[in-house]
Order: sequence, then C-alpha cells, then structure tokens
Amino acid sequence: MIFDNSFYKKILDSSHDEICVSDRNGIIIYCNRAFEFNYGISKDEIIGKHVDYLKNHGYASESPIPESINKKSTVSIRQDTHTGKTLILTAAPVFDKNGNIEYIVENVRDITELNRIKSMLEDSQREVKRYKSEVENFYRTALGYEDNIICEGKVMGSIFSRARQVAKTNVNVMLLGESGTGKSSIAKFIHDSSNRSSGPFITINCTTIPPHLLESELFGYKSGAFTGANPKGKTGLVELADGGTLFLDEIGDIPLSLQAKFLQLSQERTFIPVGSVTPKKVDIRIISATNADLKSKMKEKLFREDLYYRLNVIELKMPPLRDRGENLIGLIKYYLRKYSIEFGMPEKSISEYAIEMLSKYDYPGNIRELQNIIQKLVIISVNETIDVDDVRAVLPRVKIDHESINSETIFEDIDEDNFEDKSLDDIIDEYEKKIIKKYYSKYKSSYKVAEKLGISQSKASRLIRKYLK
Ligand SMILES: Nc1ncnc2c1ncn2[C@@H]1O[C@H](COP(=O)(O)OP(=O)(O)OP(=O)(O)O)[C@@H](O)[C@H]1O
Repeated sequence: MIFDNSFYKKILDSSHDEICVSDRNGIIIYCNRAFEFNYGISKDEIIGKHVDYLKNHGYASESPIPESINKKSTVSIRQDTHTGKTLILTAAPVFDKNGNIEYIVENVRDITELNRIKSMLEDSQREVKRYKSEVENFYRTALGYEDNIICEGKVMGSIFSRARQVAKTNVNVMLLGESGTGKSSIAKFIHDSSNRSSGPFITINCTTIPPHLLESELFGYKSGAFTGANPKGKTGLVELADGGTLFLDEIGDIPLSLQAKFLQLSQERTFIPVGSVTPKKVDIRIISATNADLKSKMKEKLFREDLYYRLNVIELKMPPLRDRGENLIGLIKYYLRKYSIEFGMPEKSISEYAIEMLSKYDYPGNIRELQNIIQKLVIISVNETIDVDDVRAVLPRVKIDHESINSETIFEDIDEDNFEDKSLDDIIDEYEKKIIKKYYSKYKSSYKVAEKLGISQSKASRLIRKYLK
C-alpha cells in the first residue's frame, strides 16, 4: 500500500486532538483541522505566523513552543482559549542529525469535557456528602442515635424524650438503675441538652474519695482551716460546678454527717467551705444517681428523707439491658460498628440468629458487659458475619430455643396406633420425616436446619432431598 501526502493529511485532519508544527523559530508551518476548531481561526490565517500570535491577539494563553525551543526539551502546559476551552499542550522538539532543532511538534488535547465531568463529579460528591449527613441526622433523631448514645426502641426512646424535656428546666433529677445501665451517660446528655451546656459538668463519686477528705474535697476549705492544708485554701468540686451541672454519682453512699450540707446545697444553692462561716452561692443543677435502694436506707435512717425529696424532683429509671428489647439490638449494632472501626477491621454484620442468642442473655453487667462481649465477638469471629457459633464461644450457656417447634407440634399428626405393622426403621423414618419437614418449612434452608438440629449441612441436605423433594 502506498501512503501519499493526501493519506497523511486525511489522517491528521481526522484526529480529534490538535496537531501543530512550528519551525525552530516558533513560526507555525502546519496545523490540522482541530486547530481551527480549538481557536476559531483558519489555517490560512495562522500558518506563517509566530506562535505568540495567538497570545498577542487574545486567542489563547501562553504556548509551550517558545519554552520548548529554549530548553530543547518537551514542555507541557495547560492553556485556556477565547472559545472557552481548556487544553493540555505538549510541545516536543524534533532534532536534525547535528542535534539542532528542526521542528517543534505540538499535540493538544481538549480537556474541557473532562473538566466538566470532573466538576460534575465534584458537585455530585458534595451532594452525596450533604445527603449522607442529612441521613445521619435523620437516623440519629428518628431512629434514636444521639451522638454516642443509642436511644433506639420504645423504652429508651421515651426515657430520652423525658430527659430532653427535663433538660430545658433547672430541676434536680435523680437517676435510678443498675450499674452500667447508662446513668452517667444520660446525666451528661441532660447537661449537654440544657442551656448550661457551655458550663462545667462535674462528677462526684462519693465512693471514690476517702471519707476523711470528702468534705474538704467537695466543699473546699478556707486558708488555715486545718493542719497540713494548703495555706491559700482550696476550691471544692461543688464550687467548680458553678454555672453548670453537678453530678452526684452513688448518692446513696454520702455519709449521714454530710447530708445536711447537701440539703442546704440542694435547697438554697449555698454551702460553707470547711473552716469558714460565710456561705458561698453557686448556680448549679444537681443530678444524682444511685444503684442502691434509697427507700430502705431512709427506713434505716441512713439517708435523710428531706434530702431525698429535694434531689428526686424528677426521677428517671434506667431499665436493665435485659428489659430493653429493640434498644439491645441498636446497641449491638452500634458497638459492632464502633469496635470494628476501633480495631481497624472491616465492619462486621451479625446474623438474625446470633442476635436472637444475644437477646437471650441477661447481662448482669448491663451495657458495660455488652461492650465486653461485642469486643470479643469482633475479635474472634473470622467471617464477615458474626453467627451463632461465635456467640456460643463467648456465651456458652445461652441457647436459642426452638420456639414453636416442640415435640407436640412436630408429632401431633403421627398415628401411633398404626405402628404395629411397621418395622422400627419405618417408624424412625416417619418421625425423621416429620422433624425435617417442620424445620425446613420454618427455616427454609438446609444450612439453618443443620444449625438448629446440630447436624452437618450435608446430612441436612440429604434428609431434605430424601423426604421433601
Ligand atoms: N444509650 C447508650 N448508648 C450507647 N452506649 C451507652 C449508652 N448508655 C451507656 N452507654 C455506655 O455504657 C457504659 C456504661 O454507662 P454508664 O457509665 O453511663 O453507666 P452507669 O449506669 O453510670 O454505670 P455505674 O452505675 O457503674 O456508674 C459506658 O461506656 C457508656 O458509654
């Protein structure tokens, strides 16, 4: 095949990318049709002119050809044209046998469309981000996710909506509930949802401060109050809570000797530091919490009744985890996600049966114990989905009962009077068939039937084929 000039000309003119050739002085000696399209200028007008003509007459920004001539090397730049295009130009020198530049060949790619697609993609990514955050907000408020707090489910939903209401007021709140049910968390939630949220949130756990230091730690002391005291005096925790919330954890353990001081604090918002006679005023809301039975402590005269009623204006009972229904499922999923992220693992999912099994456990340590269990599950499970075997490894005594499948429902229509004519194998087959039929119609997969009956999956498949197919 002979390739003559018209062949090459046709090919070059059909190229979507522009091609432009200049001599060693930057004078344009060739350009293809795409050139005309990019700059809106005819070949006749440009050929014979210096490349800077385009820049000097406002057709385009800088050309890479002069720099390529100077450097004797390939130069690429981005160029904007008066027709609104964005181009990437690469100018490459062609040398003669003496190493002198003969021509500069410039090829030009129009990236206007690419830029448009890129900016569309960026717009869409921004949109997706916005929708994602809207969905997350919706998820939080509608489904009960409050930052790190899961209030999903009817029981917890109503407790948190009461807490939100209470937060708007300044009344004292008493939180009751077993250890690990989230009393501290809801106390912080009330503080954060109140107009005191920018003020301090001070927690005092009466059991962690030695009894002989309790009064001075809580109420502070005046200079020279006692031997060994700081000569400048000390500000107590109660005063540090000024403008915010004072959270008294384990309120049932406040010694009787200090209860009068707390009564004064809760009634008048005043207190007297150790060694002083002048009361100090503080602006605080008091939230208290206890796991103890304060009513029987009152009966035994270990807790002052007047203090109890001052602190317990609104009472919120945190139910144990075993009584929370859907909230437990929300917490399981939340902690799975949290620990998967924390341990740098892909997010694990959990099977329905594993959830069922976790729901059967009674969690004496409440959420703290659940956290511990989920951490173990995330670590030990080798599959993406946590299943009953994993739960069994962590909670060996918990079993899934077979709900409505029991011997009565399985065998109700077996006619035992007809057994006389049958062999033992036939009778066993008859029972086996009933069992397989019942389980298969409930669980619909050989895998689950095998799991429920504690047999291998191949045995379950064989029995299903034998009796049902
Ligand atoms: N609604 C919730 N959603 C998610 N995590 C929670 C929730 N409530 C509590 N937690 C978590 O459970 C753990 C125990 O909660 P918290 O310390 O508030 O319980 P508590 O009742 O104050 O316990 P204790 O009586 O032992 O002081 C904490 O790690 C907390 O973050």
